[in-house]
Amino acid sequence: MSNPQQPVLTTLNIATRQSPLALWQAEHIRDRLLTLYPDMTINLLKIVTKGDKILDTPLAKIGGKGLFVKELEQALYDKQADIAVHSLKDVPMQLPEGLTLGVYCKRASPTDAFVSNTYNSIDELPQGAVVGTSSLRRQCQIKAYRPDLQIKTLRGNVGTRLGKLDSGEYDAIILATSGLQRIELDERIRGELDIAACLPAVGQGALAIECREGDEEVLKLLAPLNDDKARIRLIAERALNRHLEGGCQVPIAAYAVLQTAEETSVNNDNNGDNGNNDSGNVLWLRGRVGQADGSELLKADKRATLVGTQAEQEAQANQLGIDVAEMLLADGAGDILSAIYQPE
Ligand SMILES: NCc1[nH]cc(CCC(=O)O)c1CC(=O)O
Repeated sequence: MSNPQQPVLTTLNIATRQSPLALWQAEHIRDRLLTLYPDMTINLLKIVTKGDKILDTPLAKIGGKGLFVKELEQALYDKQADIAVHSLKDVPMQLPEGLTLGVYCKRASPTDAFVSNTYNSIDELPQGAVVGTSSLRRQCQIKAYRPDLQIKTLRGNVGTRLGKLDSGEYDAIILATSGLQRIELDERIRGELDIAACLPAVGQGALAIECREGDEEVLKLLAPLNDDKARIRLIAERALNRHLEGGCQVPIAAYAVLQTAEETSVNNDNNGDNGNNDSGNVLWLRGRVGQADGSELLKADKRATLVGTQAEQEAQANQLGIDVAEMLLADGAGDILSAIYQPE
């Protein structure tokens, strides 16, 4: 309940991780808010998360969801912070009680980037070359495409990973295009993986802002940063992942685009948002689940024509995510995923 006697918000505290990418993201949101509200005081509360501390273990093995967000969420509960800025990709599908994603920002590039000091693309890699990634999603799709390649674990923040490439431990590494672009390391990108060859992670390339549910003052303040079209696409992808009971460290890929009716007949791979407000009414969602060794890669996709208000279209997007997840489950995704969750 907002109390008319209360002063309007003059200070906002943003919880963020401390990696250069996380700081860029938090500063980006701070700067956008300052453009809208020049008189506001906005502080960054820098927090170290469990995922930042455990650097020697593949994430899928550490277990537990929300490794990169839990401590930030605690700061929201404690009211040390009013909002937390996240890469949506790192945000668990089920939010803890009392917290909400108040904003889905307009999406940057969703693709994965091929980074190497020697080769220009996966196709150029010699037989048996070593590729660095700890993402099971990247691993299963790369192995399905090129079974001869060796996948070697690669953890740490983006700078650490590039350092390991430069020290010669890998022939190439795979990173999110958007992450490299944000911290101005895009000159390291030798090429972007084709979306159809390596379908992105749920939410890849999008920033999201988490805040307390019912914190109307903060929600109102944030509203201009929200992108309705991105929101519809991201809700579909997250619903797919949620229905598969996946987190962000699983071999699940999902990518949704809004198309015009004409585009649906030619099946083209655009950047996902045709930018036209009236006609992008068909939501196309693709999903994949794979075995880490690439021996099996399940694929499913479906389109839905969205109608009605934004809230109604979001509900339809959510249902599309569930439908595509059901298609994957019918093909055996449940067995693949439960094997991943089994401790060794
Ligand atoms: N897993 C860590 C992480 N979380 C978000 C990004 C990149 C930015 C994004 O996807 O929005 C990255 C790095 C990467 O995957 O290369």
